[in-house]
Order: sequence, then structure tokens, then C-alpha cells
Amino acid sequence: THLTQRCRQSHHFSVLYSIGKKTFTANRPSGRSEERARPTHLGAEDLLHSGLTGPHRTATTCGGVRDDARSDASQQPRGSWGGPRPGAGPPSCPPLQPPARRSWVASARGRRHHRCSRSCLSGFRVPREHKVIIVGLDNAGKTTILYQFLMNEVVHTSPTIGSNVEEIVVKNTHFLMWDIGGQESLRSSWNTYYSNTEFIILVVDSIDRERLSITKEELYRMLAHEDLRKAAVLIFANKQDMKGCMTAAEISAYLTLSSIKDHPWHIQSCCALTGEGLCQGLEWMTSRIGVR
Ligand SMILES: Nc1nc2c(ncn2[C@@H]2O[C@H](COP(=O)(O)OP(=O)(O)OP(=O)(O)O)[C@@H](O)[C@H]2O)c(=O)[nH]1
Ligand SMILES: [Mg+2]
Repeated sequence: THLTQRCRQSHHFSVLYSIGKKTFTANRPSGRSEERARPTHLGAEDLLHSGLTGPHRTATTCGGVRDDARSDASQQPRGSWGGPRPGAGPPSCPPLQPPARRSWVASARGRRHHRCSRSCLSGFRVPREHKVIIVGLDNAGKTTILYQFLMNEVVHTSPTIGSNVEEIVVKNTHFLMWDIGGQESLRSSWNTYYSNTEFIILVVDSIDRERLSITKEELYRMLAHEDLRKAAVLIFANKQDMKGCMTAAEISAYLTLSSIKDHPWHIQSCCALTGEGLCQGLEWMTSRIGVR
């Protein structure tokens, strides 16, 4: 049952079925692992106040919710399963009960299954899903963040080839989150995920100063794309546990976020390993729903 649930959520429905066992278990290659600094204490209060928001004016051109927004998985490119490896320590299936210490709920149900049971059995209206893409350079922590949202724990990851998709429910708001592989060779295909996107989550590795210029290029390329004209941007300054990391304010200055006037944006420092800062980011997203 667990494997079936996981397969329903994955793009690789048929591939995983053909495997039939947990042979997709693999750890991140050792070359990708990082030496972790001893986590510094990041209080929830610190992180709560370590976010910056823009644009600083009446948001008449802000994206908010698009009426035509539909999250249709069938329109999306097929990608490889680069998500957490169920045999690598954490449970192979998300918990069916929401995590107790967060106010939001991660849905473990596959989208198709979810829709069918709601509409066929109970007659409730199918909740509208808000499409989110999670982008950023490789090794930034995108997949780790996605599964922190979903399972409230750290999973072992391997570089994502293609994408992972999960439904996250926050205070009755349904987000369909696409975590897209960030390796250089994959970035040119990010645009195939853009249609109907309401939120961009850009994950920055706050210790990776050398590649921040590449992140900046990618950010402005995305903002110029017609399909993302109305998208709001949440920037996660991830890996705040690492010694010598850049602060959210430094990253904001480098990325010249204050110059972005035509997209609502918010930068939030976080640590995907502890989950600190992630809720604040999600709260900003939910606060944008319905804002025009
Ligand atoms: N120290 C620290 N390590 C982190 C944090 N978030 C993620 N990592 C580690 O960073 C590495 C890369 O994480 P992933 O989530 O796989 O990165 P990704 O952005 O999905 O990478 P691609 O799939 O290749 O695009 C893993 O070893 C994670 O454990 C964090 O907040 N702090
Ligand atoms: Mg990944």
C-alpha cells in the first residue's frame, strides 16, 4: 500500500511499478555530501524576523491568484524520480496524520486519488490547487525542503533528474509543488514547467557565494518569462546552519530584490535540516492567495 501511494505521487508510476521493490533506494553520492557545520541556534523568532518582502509599494500589478490557474500534471514533462530514497532511513511513505507541531497539513495522498475520492464519494467541491515550482541551482536543498514540507523530517536525497511533485495543504490551501532538478544541463528545461505557475520558490544555498551570480541570472530569466508574469517569488536563503553563510539581507542585496517591482517577492532565511524558517515562507505564500 505504501509503495502504491508513493508511486501515485511520483512521475514514475510505471517505472516504479516495474521495479516492484525498493530497488530505487540510493543515497546521495559522497561527492555531493557536505561537511556540516555545527548547527547554530536559529530561534523561530530570529527566522520569523529574517524575512524581507517586496515590492514596497501598492501592489497593483502583483500576481496573486490567477483565475485560469490549473495544475494539470498531465501537461507536465515526465521526469525522473530524484526524490528521497525510502530505504535510506526515513519511512517509505509520508505519515497520514499531520505533523503535530505545525499548523499546516501535508497531504500524503496522490492527486488523482484525492480528486476521485472527493468528487465520487462525498460530492464535495474539489479544492483548487495552486501550482508552485521549486527551482534553484543543484545542491541548494530543494528536494530536502519539499520533503520537510511533506513529512516534517529530513530525507536522504540524490540529485533530482527531472522533478518530484507533491501536494502540500496549508490551512486548507492546496499547493501542488513541483521540485525541479537544478543541474546545469536541466535548467534549460525549467521553462517547460512554467505554465499556470502561481508561486516560484527559489532556493539559494547560502554558503555557495561563488554561484550566486548564476542564481541571479536564472532568477531574472524566469521573471522575464511570459508564463511567470503573474507569479509571486519566495526566496529561501537555505543552509543557515552553515558557518560563514550569507544572511538573507546579503542575498537580497546581491540579487537586487528591491529592484523587482512587477512581482511580489519575499526572502526568508531557513534551514531545511531543522525546518526552521519554512513555515514562515509558506505563511507568506498563503497570505498572497487572493491578493491581486
Ligand atoms: N547543512 C545543510 N545541508 C542542507 C540543507 N538543506 C539541504 N542540505 C543538504 O544539501 C544537499 C543537497 O540537497 P538536495 O535537497 O538534494 O538539493 P537539490 O536542490 O534538490 O539538488 P538537485 O536535485 O541536484 O537540484 C543534501 O546533502 C542535503 O542534505 C540545510 O539547510 N543545511
Ligand atoms: Mg533535488
